[in-house]
Amino acid sequence: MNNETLLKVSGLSRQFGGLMALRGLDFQVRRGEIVGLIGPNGAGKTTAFNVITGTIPPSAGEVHYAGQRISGLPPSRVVIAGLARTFQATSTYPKESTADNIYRGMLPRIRESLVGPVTGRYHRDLAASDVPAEIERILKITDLERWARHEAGSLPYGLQKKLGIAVALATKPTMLLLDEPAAGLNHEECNELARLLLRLRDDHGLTLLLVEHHMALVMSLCQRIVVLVQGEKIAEGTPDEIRQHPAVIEAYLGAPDYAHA
Ligand SMILES: Nc1ncnc2c1ncn2[C@@H]1O[C@H](COP(=O)(O)OP(=O)(O)OP(=O)(O)O)[C@@H](O)[C@H]1O
Repeated sequence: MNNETLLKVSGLSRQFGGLMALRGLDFQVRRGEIVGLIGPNGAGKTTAFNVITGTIPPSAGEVHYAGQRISGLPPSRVVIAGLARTFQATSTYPKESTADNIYRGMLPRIRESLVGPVTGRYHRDLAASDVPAEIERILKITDLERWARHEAGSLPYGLQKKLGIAVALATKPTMLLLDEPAAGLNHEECNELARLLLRLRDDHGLTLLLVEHHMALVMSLCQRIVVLVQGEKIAEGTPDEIRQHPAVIEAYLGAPDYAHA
């Protein structure tokens, strides 16, 4: 990890009618960090992801990525800037194979792709002849090689979630936003996920921002944690600082998975 700020979220707010889902959120993620974004249900975590990735516009505030202002850009441009995300629910094409789903994630990178006009907007770093090797590379990173030809919808749930990560990786991001990657996973799948995320950071240089309710995972993986309650940041710090933070303890009082983390 170095000290370069990769993601800078400044005064980010989002209103839905009368509800302030995010209120002036400020935080930064440095290159090479794994940062957790936690908070009780309805705290605004997914809204924060949606605004950062351009799925919905902010009501106020800005997001900068690698020095570039990305707030206001559509999701396709945010991905090109290097920021990819995964979704809470599995979001792959169930009738297509694992490899074809990965290929879809890769499409905007392919030079002289027949899909859409060549506008020069994309970083077309892949020649069509290099696509099979790139799919193999992603399958290998995510340990999905033996599932390459299986229909995505036929994979066990844990592998479908992993495929969601593989599709995001196919865009060649420098940062990955993961929305509840451990939800629905059993103990062994969860350990495997933790190993994958550490490999992504250590061997592939990725920076990770993680929304997750699985506190043991968050506490063991993240260098820093940002805590949201009702749209507002109530604390930020190392796992040890967060565990002992009075406002966090109060917000989570009675939440059994936090108490046992
Ligand atoms: N499109 C929307 N329209 C209206 N209200 C919304 C919309 N999206 C989110 N909200 C509201 O904003 C608040 C924050 O929701 P959000 O999904 O961001 O929370 P969260 O922290 O991700 O919760 P969870 O942990 O349950 O996923 C909630 O009160 C939610 O009902």
